[in-house]
Amino acid sequence: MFNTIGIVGLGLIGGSLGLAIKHKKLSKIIIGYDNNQENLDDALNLELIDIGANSYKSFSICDFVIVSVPPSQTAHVVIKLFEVLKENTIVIDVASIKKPIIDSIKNYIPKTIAYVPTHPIAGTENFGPKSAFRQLFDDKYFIITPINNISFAEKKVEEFAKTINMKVKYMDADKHDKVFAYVSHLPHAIAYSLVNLIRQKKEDDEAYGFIGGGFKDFTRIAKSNEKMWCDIFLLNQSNMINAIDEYIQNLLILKDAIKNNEEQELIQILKNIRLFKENLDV
Ligand SMILES: NC(=O)C1=CN([C@@H]2O[C@H](COP(=O)(O)OP(=O)(O)OC[C@H]3O[C@@H](n4cnc5c(N)ncnc54)[C@H](O)[C@@H]3O)[C@@H](O)[C@H]2O)C=CC1
Ligand SMILES: O=C(O)C(=O)Cc1ccc(O)cc1
Repeated sequence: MFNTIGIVGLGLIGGSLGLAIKHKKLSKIIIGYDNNQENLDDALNLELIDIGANSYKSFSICDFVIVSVPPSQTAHVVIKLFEVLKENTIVIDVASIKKPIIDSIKNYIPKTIAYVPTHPIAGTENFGPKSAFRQLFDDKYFIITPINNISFAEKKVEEFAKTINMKVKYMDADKHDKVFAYVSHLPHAIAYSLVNLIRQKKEDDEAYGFIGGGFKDFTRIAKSNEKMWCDIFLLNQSNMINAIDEYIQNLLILKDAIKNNEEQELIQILKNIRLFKENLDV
């Protein structure tokens, strides 16, 4: 599908893409770069990529480049790549937040290069090259938030995603950021804050360490990379504030029903939620 694929940022997503690309033989060669030398060495040793680069110049031979660095670094890296890439190269980023990154990039896109913003809805709480695995993307959604029309480059990216077993959806970037504030960013904020509450409790009383499966299920994502989540929360600031406010309102409804001993109301609220969750395919 491509002659030379480049990957900048060789952690969970970049590294897993490297493995998936190799498995599907989507490129003759994969060049990788990471500004953390240990991560670059790990990526080479784990064979996530074929060749390690020591500057962006090495990417000038690529026809497809993936930027998989933390969200706050993404626009900077994409713009740097624009300076060295050859004509007709397609660049994608995979950051979890889209609109602010697109806004930082859109005025720098050369006429001869295609930039396609994307978000694979596939991940785990782990990070770094050692956490990469080839099956990460299987049967997961791959969202494309095109800058303008869906043209040749978007179609090529769609084909790429489908080849690594992903289900492609197109979405407006603003809409993406709003929706993901609720379904991904808020759950991470809630998991972090709940674990923090238990941390505070446990400081005074060891009994708060005897924790069951519900807490474990609910808080796995509180082990996620703080740098990445700090970037996402701040870049999606206004949507996050709305989502947190609405969540607090929902929690207060439960609090009031509990406080006022409203047994029937409480059962009805919980039942409605259970029925919705049972029909929700996740
Ligand atoms: N972790 C997840 O579950 C998902 C993450 N994403 C997005 O994928 C991107 C990468 O995330 P992960 O792979 O999870 O992070 P990660 O922390 O596992 O990997 C990021 C890599 O980028 C490198 N890096 C940082 N700044 C760099 C720079 N300026 N130049 C070159 N390399 C640089 C780091 O050294 C690290 O190896 C993020 O934008 C994130 O929003 C998207 C979907 C899921
Ligand atoms: O670990 C999990 O369950 C996740 O939710 C991973 C995840 C993190 C960030 C994304 O943008 C997409 C997926």
